[in-house]
Amino acid sequence: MTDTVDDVEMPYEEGAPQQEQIETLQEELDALERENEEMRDKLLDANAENNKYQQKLERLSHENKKLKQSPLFVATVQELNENGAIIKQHGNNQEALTEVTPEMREGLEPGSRVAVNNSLSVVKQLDDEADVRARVMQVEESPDVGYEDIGGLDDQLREVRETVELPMENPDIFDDVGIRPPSGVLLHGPPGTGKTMMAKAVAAQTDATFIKMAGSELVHKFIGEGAKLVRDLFQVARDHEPAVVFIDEIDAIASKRTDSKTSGDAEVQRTMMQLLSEMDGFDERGDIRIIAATNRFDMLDRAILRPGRFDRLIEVPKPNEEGRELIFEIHTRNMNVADDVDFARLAEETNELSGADVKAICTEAGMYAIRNDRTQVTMDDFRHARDKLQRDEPDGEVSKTFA
Ligand SMILES: Nc1ncnc2c1ncn2[C@@H]1O[C@H](COP(=O)(O)OP(=O)(O)OP(=O)(O)O)[C@@H](O)[C@H]1O
Repeated sequence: MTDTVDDVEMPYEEGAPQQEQIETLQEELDALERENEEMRDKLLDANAENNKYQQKLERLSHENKKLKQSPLFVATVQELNENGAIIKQHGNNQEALTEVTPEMREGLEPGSRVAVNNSLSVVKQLDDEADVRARVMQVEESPDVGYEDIGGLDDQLREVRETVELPMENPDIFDDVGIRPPSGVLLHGPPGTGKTMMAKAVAAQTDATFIKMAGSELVHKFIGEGAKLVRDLFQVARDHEPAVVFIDEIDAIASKRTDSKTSGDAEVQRTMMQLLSEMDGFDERGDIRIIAATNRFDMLDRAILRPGRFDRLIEVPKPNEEGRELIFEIHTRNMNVADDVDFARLAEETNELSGADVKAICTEAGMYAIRNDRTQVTMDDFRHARDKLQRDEPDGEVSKTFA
């Protein structure tokens, strides 16, 4: 394609004087250089543009691949033989023989939990079921919290006791009157206000096992796992009767239905359905009471608030001034507090703070005393602690960091 020098047509007339030839050639050369410069700029621009599109393409292909990836199901290996592995899917209990790669096979044994794809090929090995359960469930025989440890929630406590404690301690009274005790209690209110404490205290009072599960932990990536954990939760409760089942952050599995149809949402729905069906079988459940908690009451799906489910709603607000004073007193019971400490004043000066914030202030005040080589905690220490916590969390949500 490139022209050889011989092919190039000269821009001057044959026989023109040499000086004229040189000048014409020079002009031509300048023009070509300018053109070359322009072309190079254009090329650079085009390259940059190309790069941009290339990156966009990569991003989109990645997204596309992610979207196309089918959801994974959870299964348990039943048997390993020369043909592969026999697995049983959770949820539908279907058994299947599937091939496994030699590398994958190494870590597998009967009982291993695995994630399989749509065509039932083993994609990865999962943590042990017991490990998942331990992570998700906290089981405490008679927790060490009493009603006297809770400040400023008298009305709420009365209601919790009436709905949870009374049916456990005196079930006949409900038979005599001819009413069913409320099945589930839902505590709702801002974080760090004592919802978990109340559930623990009522379990302790009734000598029941406290079984806590966090809704957010139930929302797993694997199909069937959330629902199975809910079933397990109620099985553990049956094994430990009497028991108080406490489901924290219930909004994670019981939010209003969204319009999106992603597999994640469908899995959350399945988990919630399992919870509802466990709750609907409440009559046969004996001595198990259910308490749930949420900071996002507005988000809840109304289905869980139908009669026979969480039909007792108890609002647990931030404490008022009197409540804060009581909470200061509770959390300083074992502290060496100087005479100048005035809890009523501190309560006045800690508007809008939660019980968990008040507790954090007490601990931090103790740290001030230690840093200053003192064993007694003074009013100044408390004020310093309050200022520090409010500085660190200017929106007032101190509890997240310090509780
Ligand atoms: N009313 C209260 N009386 C005494 N202590 C409280 C009170 N509220 C909160 N606390 C202190 O704060 C800590 C955290 O409270 P708790 O876990 O019960 O809050 P919660 O409402 O369940 O919060 P979250 O919604 O964040 O789970 C408690 O262990 C306790 O020390």
